Amino acid sequence: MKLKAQPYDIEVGRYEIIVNALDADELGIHAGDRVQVKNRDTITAVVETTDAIVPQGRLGIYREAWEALKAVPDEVVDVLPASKPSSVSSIKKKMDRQKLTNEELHDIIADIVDGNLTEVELTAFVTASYIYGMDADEIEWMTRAMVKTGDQISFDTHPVMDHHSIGGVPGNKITLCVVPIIAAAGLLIPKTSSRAITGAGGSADLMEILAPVSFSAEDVKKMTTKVGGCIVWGGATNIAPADDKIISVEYPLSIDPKSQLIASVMAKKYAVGADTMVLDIPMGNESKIPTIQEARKLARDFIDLGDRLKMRVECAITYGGSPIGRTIGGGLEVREAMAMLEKYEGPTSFMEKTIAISGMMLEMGGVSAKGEGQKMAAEIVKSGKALKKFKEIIEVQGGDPNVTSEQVPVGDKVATVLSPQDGYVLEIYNKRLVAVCRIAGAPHDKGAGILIHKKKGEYVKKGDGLFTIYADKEWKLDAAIKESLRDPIMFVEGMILEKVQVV
Ligand SMILES: O=P(O)(O)OC[C@H]1O[C@H](OP(=O)(O)O)[C@H](O)[C@@H]1O
Ligand SMILES: Nc1ccnc(=O)[nH]1
Repeated sequence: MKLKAQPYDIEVGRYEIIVNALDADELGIHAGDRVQVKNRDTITAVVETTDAIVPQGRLGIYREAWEALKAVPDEVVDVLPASKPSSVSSIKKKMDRQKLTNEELHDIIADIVDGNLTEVELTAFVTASYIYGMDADEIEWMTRAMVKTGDQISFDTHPVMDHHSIGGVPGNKITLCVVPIIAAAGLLIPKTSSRAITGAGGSADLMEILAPVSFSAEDVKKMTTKVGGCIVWGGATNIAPADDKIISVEYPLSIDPKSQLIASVMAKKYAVGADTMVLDIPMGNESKIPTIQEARKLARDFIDLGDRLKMRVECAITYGGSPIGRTIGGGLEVREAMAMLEKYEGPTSFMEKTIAISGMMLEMGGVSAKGEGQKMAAEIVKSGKALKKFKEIIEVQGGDPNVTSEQVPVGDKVATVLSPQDGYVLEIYNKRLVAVCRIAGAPHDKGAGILIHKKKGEYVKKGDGLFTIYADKEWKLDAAIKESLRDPIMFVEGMILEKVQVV
């Protein structure tokens, strides 16, 4: 069918066109189908249909497709129905609970990277993986495909260290301290992080408050060679580029299927040439891994995949039942992390975890004797070497190395929620805490988050502050307060959670 081209200068992340419903009927196509669009070039594009926006006889063409066709307004193009990519059948195969082959997984990942799948198809893949899982072969193939479809770097010096958390525990800002500790010990650590997935701020979101985090793979290599380490956003590097696209559909659903989680982490590590890593598995109620049995199983899965990729992996199963430290979200977390490097002080949960994981890495990296790693890590912080290294990392990434923890901005709209009675804090609900932070603006608004005044087991008096919500915008603060009152974040002994009464 011949239609007149009309540009829609909107970026949609894939080749996409919009066609009037009457023309779509005649072509026998529906929204989500594919068509071939031909002028001097030919592309395959995803179809959107409309009753009104595009009149009959015309073809709306979004930015990416417009640029690929080098089209001019009103030129006549040929539109023909086309079949869906074969990876859509492979996704259906996973929905039918079947094992995928190496080639099928490679094609799915390549189509994700090239923008050949619609959001519905990508979501179906992630959801099917969430429900039915993948075996060790599938996870290895998917990891390798994620590596192959992006850039890779390697270093001349070894070991190349890495650390990663599977996430799922609020306030887990330890990366900001672990990386400088390891680099200050003379080891290489090219750290790529993702942004928040199920939480209120991923390490990439936090580091971005201090310095840019979007770099090419080559930049990651240069910066690491120069100062020993960096903390960058994996999504910008073209390192495992499928990862961020997969995360884009996981984030709204707040899910992180185990197969994708393992591949997401390991592909990023493998692609930067890391050969020695410690994986943090926060375990506990309301975290990604609720039981010790599941945590051990996941640890084995990571170690096995490490073996297949010839990487040395050790796992730390950590307590994820309550937030790490007292801050959740953006600037608040950065302040807590920097204060630890500046003064070697902070909440025990945060200090101990940072030092323990750093200690494991120093021992694995061969710069500390067995059993001495933690002492060495603490020494590196106390002596100011970790802070100095962190400033070098901030500087090499283009941030201001002179910034201090107190200068890091936090939201100026604040509200403190008070305890309704005397008693001990018996529970902090991680998911509600994250939900309130997100409503307050995190991770987008860097000043948004929560400062916890009383943690699990601490005694409060009626009227004492339980936690303070920070926001950059008044209306977001109001919404966050409402949410925190509707569905309490903390449970103080003797509190009534809900009254169910006959009226
Ligand atoms: O949002 P949730 O799912 O909690 O976790 C995601 C976070 O966990 C990992 O942390 P790190 O980079 O190892 O510090 C990721 O990179 C990301 O920053
Ligand atoms: N799915 C993921 C969880 C944690 N970190 C990641 O990079 N990816």
